[in-house]
Amino acid sequence: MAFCFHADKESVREPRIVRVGLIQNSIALPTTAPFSNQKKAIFEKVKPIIEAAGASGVNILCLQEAWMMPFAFCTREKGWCEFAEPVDGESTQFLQDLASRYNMVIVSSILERDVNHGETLWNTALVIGNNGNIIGKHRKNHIPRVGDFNESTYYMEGNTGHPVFETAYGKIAINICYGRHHPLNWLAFGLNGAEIVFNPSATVGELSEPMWPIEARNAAIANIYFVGSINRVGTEIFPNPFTSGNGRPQHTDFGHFYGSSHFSAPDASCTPSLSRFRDGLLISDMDLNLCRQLKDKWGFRMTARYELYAEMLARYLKPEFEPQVISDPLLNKKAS
Ligand SMILES: NC(=O)NCCC(=O)O
Repeated sequence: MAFCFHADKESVREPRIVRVGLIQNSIALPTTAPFSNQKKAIFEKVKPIIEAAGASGVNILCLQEAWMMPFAFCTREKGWCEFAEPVDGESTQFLQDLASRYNMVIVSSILERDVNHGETLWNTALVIGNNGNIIGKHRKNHIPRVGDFNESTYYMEGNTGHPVFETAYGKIAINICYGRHHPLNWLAFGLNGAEIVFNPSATVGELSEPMWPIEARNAAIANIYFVGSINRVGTEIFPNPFTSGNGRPQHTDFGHFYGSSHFSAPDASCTPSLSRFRDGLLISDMDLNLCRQLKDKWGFRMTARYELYAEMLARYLKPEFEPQVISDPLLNKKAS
């Protein structure tokens, strides 16, 4: 599927049209297969899709959250940690080759093993430049504690802040999955100057599908950037049953990952979504000039009153904080 977001013609600046791609995919082998075979099979599955993006002239491509493995964090089993890789590991090397071959920036969300810090694990998105170089990384800021998303068993909240990566094609940032429920996380990437924010995700229908089309569009409008939302597809079955702590029977799957990847623009428009069931590549052209045009039109940054919120948050963080509530003095008076 391919689309285009336009901006008005300007008299001083040339249009800044960037072609952006999103890939959603299911895993390739049962989760019972040897881990290295599973990873290799995912590489083989996504390679022709990445090549199709490259052949279509995509400038910036983003893959789904933890694309190189099944989303096994529901299980709480530590064996799945073996999928983790250093930032320059085999998934990165695989993508570096494709990035330089197609002159394409690739955003790769992996389970990271940080060997320099005691083998700690992180949920990390890497930005690979169009020359195949690693530009930098961002670690997931908000770790879910909801449903079967037992990710906090595996890794902690990220320590990389809200970096924006200046690439050959524009300024990009990554708000990893559950971070999309946190408006301040979106805001911080905007304050650092992002023009496109990717939201690589792994989420299931029963939990989040009604929220999915709304949150990214709100973020794009409020923060005046483009958003690329990606969710994996399919149902992943794990070898051992686990429970959700809600009294329901034990089960061996997370539920259905509903795909539905799409783009949202700061002018409130959006593309249709990819399938709920099938792998897909979504491509859109976007004129990044639209961001400044909408900033000029709406003045959101000028009218934001950040100082009010900075002061409110500073007070809220203190243990002695008391909510600012003014009660009706007649509330507790008895009727005479
Ligand atoms: N991967 C992830 O953070 N999922 C959490 C569930 C959600 O945010 O929908």
